[in-house]
Amino acid sequence: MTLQTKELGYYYLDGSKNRYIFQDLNLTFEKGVFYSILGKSGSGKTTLLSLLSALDSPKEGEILLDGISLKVMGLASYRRNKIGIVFQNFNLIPYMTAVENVMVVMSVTDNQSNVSAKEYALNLLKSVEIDQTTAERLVSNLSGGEQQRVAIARSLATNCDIIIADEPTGNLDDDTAVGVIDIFRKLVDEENKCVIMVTHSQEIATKTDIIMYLNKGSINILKKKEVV
Ligand SMILES: Nc1ncnc2c1ncn2[C@@H]1O[C@H](COP(=O)(O)OP(=O)(O)OP(=O)(O)O)[C@@H](O)[C@H]1O
Repeated sequence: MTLQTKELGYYYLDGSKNRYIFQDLNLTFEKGVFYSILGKSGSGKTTLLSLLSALDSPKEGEILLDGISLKVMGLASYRRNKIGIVFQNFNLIPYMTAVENVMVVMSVTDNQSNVSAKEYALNLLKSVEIDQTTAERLVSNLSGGEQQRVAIARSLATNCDIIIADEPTGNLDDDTAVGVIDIFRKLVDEENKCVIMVTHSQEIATKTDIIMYLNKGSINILKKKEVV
């Protein structure tokens, strides 16, 4: 799996002028690598993630998954089958249990499994250290760290290679944040996932393999791991 941006550009209309957030970004994301995106407030981190998650379309250039443009693949199909998204505010459905939250995504993805949807969801929850008793509780009664782990399990329901996370530890205390990052680390190292995470924390970024600094429309890349 290779996700690439080709001469990616995005601007917002500012009065009658286009105000560029970034231009000519050529980035590559691979399986088995944990990426963090850092940058000052307003540098365009969320804009970049919204393009990578096909919640918005590029103004210039394109995004390719294994050489196929997302436009050709279809943005909805890409979102439903190729990526999982984790948000800062968890965005779980509060009146449903943890396992039901995961099953909701399973009902719209093309991911087929031999076991029942519930069993599949429980296994995903177990992989993020949510046991069955906790899985049967309403998510509104779970702690922030537990809710974010449920959200990660939900992002895995599509059986995707890519997890896109926007400030996933932003609402968590330091210890809980480390627990969530450890889960991403395990998914990268043991399950060969690609995690692309925006964070404000330099310290959290040091736990990732490749740090991308977004600054004034361009990106500086710091590799901590040789990527083949
Ligand atoms: N819908 C919009 N219309 C016009 N300008 C926008 C819009 N959305 C974002 N912007 C501007 O684009 C720039 C980049 O925003 P973005 O949210 O991507 O930054 P960010 O790096 O994620 O910031 P933060 O760390 O504060 O979340 C900001 O200057 C923002 O004000």
